[in-house]
Amino acid sequence: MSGLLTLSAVSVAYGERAALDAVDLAVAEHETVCVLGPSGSGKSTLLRAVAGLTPVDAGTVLLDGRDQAGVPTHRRGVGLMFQDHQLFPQRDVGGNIAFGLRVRGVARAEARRRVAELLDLVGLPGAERRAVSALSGGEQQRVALARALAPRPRLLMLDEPLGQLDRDLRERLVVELRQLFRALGTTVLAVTHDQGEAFALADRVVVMREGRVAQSGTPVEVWRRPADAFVARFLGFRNVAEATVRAAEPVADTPWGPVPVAPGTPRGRRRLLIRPSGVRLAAEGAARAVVRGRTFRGDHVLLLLEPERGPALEAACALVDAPAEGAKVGLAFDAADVVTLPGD
Ligand SMILES: Nc1ncnc2c1ncn2[C@@H]1O[C@H](COP(=O)(O)OP(=O)(O)OP(=O)(O)O)[C@@H](O)[C@H]1O
Repeated sequence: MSGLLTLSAVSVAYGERAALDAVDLAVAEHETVCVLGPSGSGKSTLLRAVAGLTPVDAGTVLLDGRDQAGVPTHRRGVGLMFQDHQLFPQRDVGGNIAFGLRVRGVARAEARRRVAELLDLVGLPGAERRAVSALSGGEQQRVALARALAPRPRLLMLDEPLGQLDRDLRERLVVELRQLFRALGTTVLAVTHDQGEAFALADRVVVMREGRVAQSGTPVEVWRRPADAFVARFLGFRNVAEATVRAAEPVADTPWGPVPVAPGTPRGRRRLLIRPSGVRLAAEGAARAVVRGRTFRGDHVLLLLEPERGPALEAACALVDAPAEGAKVGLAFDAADVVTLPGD
């Protein structure tokens, strides 16, 4: 795979405020990269900088090895599907998809053929003459996607592509999108604040924090080994606390009491993430807690526990074993589900 997009030390500031702060990022050809992060972390600014919609204050954006400084958006060969990119209400579906083709001087017959092909691809065969006002939210999203794909962009950029849709539809579309991008070999840079969407869509995820890249890796890598407490909390893990790893044995002292860690973990001040699956209910546990809440998650229950000492803990528990709210339980921790994170 060769690098299609390379950002080196890209910075963008709005007044005093850095929206992007020396960001390095590479996207290989045929790769789908999802940028994740809380609101205001710079995700949209990143896309806009790549598209040439926002000027870059420092650093370089290379597409196919060529510096894009001074290259206008319409000459960058990128396709955009933004949250606020509405379809043209006065044009029908075919007219919307053909728009970019006509602007580029593609002949009418060729454009018609291409529109039909794209409608097949996005699962709306024969919808050319339908009015966009008569489409559901999901159908509109598919048309917007077909419109972005029509000029065969070398890089497709999506900003919260499924943001407006309800959860069921999003989950379905995300699977379809992934299959579609695979089949077409499209290179994709997408932005979302929804981690489920990012993890389902991406070959690689990039987590942003305050204009910087906090972590980049495959979904599995990031999920298994969050780089720090910020990423862990952003992924929804609650069981994160200060800890001191002992010198003589693989144990960390935490607000919840001693917790086993992997042998060889360097001693000293750290933070610890205990996955919910690493908090076990045990009759004889050293720590004790009261069950304060239960959330059903399909094949297991997520328990919210109030320990005798330390902050609230989440524990994953098999459906049949789930204790009732108010029950008193003993706790034990599994080193295999404990991740040591850098201290402050
Ligand atoms: N046109 C602008 N003028 C001034 N400040 C801006 C402008 N656009 C963005 N910002 C600021 O830059 C920072 C990054 O914004 P950006 O929109 O890139 O974040 P984001 O991660 O995409 O957020 P969201 O998930 O809410 O869309 C924020 O602090 C934002 O307030």
